[in-house]
Amino acid sequence: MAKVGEVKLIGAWPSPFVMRPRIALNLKGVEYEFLEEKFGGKSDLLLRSNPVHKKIPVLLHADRPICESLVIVQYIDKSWPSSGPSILPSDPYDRAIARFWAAYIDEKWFPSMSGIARAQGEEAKKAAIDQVAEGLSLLEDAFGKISKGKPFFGGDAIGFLDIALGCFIGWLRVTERTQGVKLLDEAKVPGLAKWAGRFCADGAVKGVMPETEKLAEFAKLIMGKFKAPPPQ
Ligand SMILES: N[C@@H](CCC(=O)N[C@@H](CS)C(=O)NCC(=O)O)C(=O)O
Repeated sequence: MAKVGEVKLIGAWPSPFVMRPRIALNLKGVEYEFLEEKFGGKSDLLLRSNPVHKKIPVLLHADRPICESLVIVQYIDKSWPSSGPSILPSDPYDRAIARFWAAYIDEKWFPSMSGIARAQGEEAKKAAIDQVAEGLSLLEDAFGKISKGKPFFGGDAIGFLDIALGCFIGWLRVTERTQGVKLLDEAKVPGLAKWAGRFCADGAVKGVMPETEKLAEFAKLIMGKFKAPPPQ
């Protein structure tokens, strides 16, 4: 088990990527200090710890930095193997499949979701929404195959892929609300819609998944900043 003060996480509450290591640390029962970055700025500690990307999250384990959310989740799984459930599947094939879908989520699906708010005009917005829905259909199919009828991608407990996708549920709900669309639609993606409810209710997630209301307020604030005219 980690010594007091040995594990620190540089992050911010609205960030889906930061939520990933927070959930992993909760699953493993590892206590950590949360070093919250201020919105719109980057601390010296962050710049020193992640000089390549300058992004959150960064895990500091005994002052050694580890960057990139999914790399951090895998590090946590390996560093505390006997505390809590295994996060990555132990079978090499299952592990490869989990990594494949996690890469799909980060490289394809999430960029299309964040593209909805940026799309200019009704046609572009509809195309962006259709792209996200198409991705969710693929993920619905993957959920059926990977979970094999169990509650999570990871089986009976939250695993790697649950964390990779589940961290975006809050922002999905904000997108549904602000754009007036249903994305996690019970009629179209019933498995994922039920999975999302189970994921958010899990003890490792509950305390770190922001309320939709609070996240929507934050979204308004950042959109306002994007729309604001440049300072003279
Ligand atoms: N691929 C990175 C993405 C991290 C990321 O985009 N973090 C955002 C916060 S949600 C950030 O630090 N943005 C600041 C910036 O882009 O300068 C990961 O998985 O950790």
